[in-house]
Amino acid sequence: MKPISLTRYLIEEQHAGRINADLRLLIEVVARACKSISIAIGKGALGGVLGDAGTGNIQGEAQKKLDVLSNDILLEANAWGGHLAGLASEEMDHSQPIPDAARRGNYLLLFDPLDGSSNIDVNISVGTIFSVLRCPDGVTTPGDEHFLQPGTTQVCAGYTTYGPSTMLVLTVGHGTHVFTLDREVGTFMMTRRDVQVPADTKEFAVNMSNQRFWEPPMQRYVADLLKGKEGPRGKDFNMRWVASMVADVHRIITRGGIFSYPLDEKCREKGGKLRLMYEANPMAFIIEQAGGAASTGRQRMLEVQPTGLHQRVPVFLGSRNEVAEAVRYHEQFDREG
Ligand SMILES: O=P(O)(O)OC[C@H]1O[C@](O)(COP(=O)(O)O)[C@@H](O)[C@@H]1O
Ligand SMILES: [Mg+2]
Ligand SMILES: [Mg+2]
Repeated sequence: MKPISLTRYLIEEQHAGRINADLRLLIEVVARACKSISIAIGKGALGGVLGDAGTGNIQGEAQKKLDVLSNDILLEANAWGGHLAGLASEEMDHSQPIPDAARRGNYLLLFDPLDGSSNIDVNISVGTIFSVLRCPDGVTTPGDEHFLQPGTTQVCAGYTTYGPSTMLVLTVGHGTHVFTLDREVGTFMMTRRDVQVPADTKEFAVNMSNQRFWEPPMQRYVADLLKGKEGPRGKDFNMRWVASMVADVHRIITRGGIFSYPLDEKCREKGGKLRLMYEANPMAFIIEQAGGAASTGRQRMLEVQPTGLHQRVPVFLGSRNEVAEAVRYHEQFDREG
C-alpha cells in the first residue's frame, strides 16, 4: 500500500476532530522548517555550516553554527505562521511573543533546534525536538511563565532525526507515527503508523564515562545490568550511546531499549543534564504514546511541574518494564538507603 503523506495524515486527524486547522498548519510549518534544516545539514562542509559559531547560549554552552542556523530557520518560519502566540528555544534566554499582535494564534512552541550538537562536525546523526502547548486563556502576550505547564498538557510533540535518511516522529496524542522525508519530492511520507515500543529490552543507553559520578541507585542498577545472565536480571544486556538524544530515542522507538541521563555529581546542582521543556517532555510524550514510559527516576516525567524554561531533569525513558526496573532501584534507595 502506498504510504500517505504528512499533509494527508494531518487532514485525516482534523476530519476526525482530533486536531484543529491551526494545529495542523502549525505542524506543517515546523515540518517545512525541519526540511530546510535537513538541507543545510546535508551540505556539510561544502555549505560552510560546520564548526563553532563563536557564541554561547544562556546555558553556558558554546554554540555551533548549525545551532544558530537551525534556531533562525525555526524562528523565521514560525514568526509569520499565524498559529502561535509565542516561542521558546534552547538557544534563547527567554521566550518571545510573536512580534505582530494581529498575527498571534493560540499555541506556544518550544524547541531544541539542533540536538546532539557535539556530533555535527563528525557527521553523526543530529536532530530537532519540539513541543506544542496551548497559550493560557486570556493571555495575548505570553511570557516565560505561560510556558511552565506540565508535559501532560502538550497537544503535540515531535522530533526530526537527520541521519542516513531524515525522519519525523510525531504525536498529537493519538499514537506515535513515523514519517520519512522523500528527498526528491520534498514530502514527509508515513512509514510506520502507531509504533509500539517493546515492553522489555536487553539494550541500555547511558554515558558510562559518568559512572563514578552517579547516585547509588543508578550505580546499582547499571552494575546489575552488567552482571548479565549470571546476575539478578538473568539476561545479557547490550549498550549503545550515540550522544544525540534524538538518535538514541529513535533507536528505542525502532527496537526498544532504555535511555538514561541520570543525576550525577557534575550536574546535580543544575538538576540534571537534559532540559525538561524541549527535550525530556516532548520525548516522554512521544514514548508514552508508543506504549513506553518516561520518568525522572522518582516521578512520571509528564507530571513534573516546571519551574523554569531551561530547567534540567534526570531522564529514564523507553521500554516500560525496564523503566519500571530503574525506578524500582531509586524507590528502594530512597526507602532503605
Ligand atoms: O555528551 P554527553 O554528556 O554524553 O551528553 C549527550 C547528550 O547531550 C545532548 O547532546 C544535549 O543536547 P544539545 O546538543 O541540544 O545541547 C543530548 O542530545 C545527548 O543525549
Ligand atoms: Mg538537545
Ligand atoms: Mg540543542
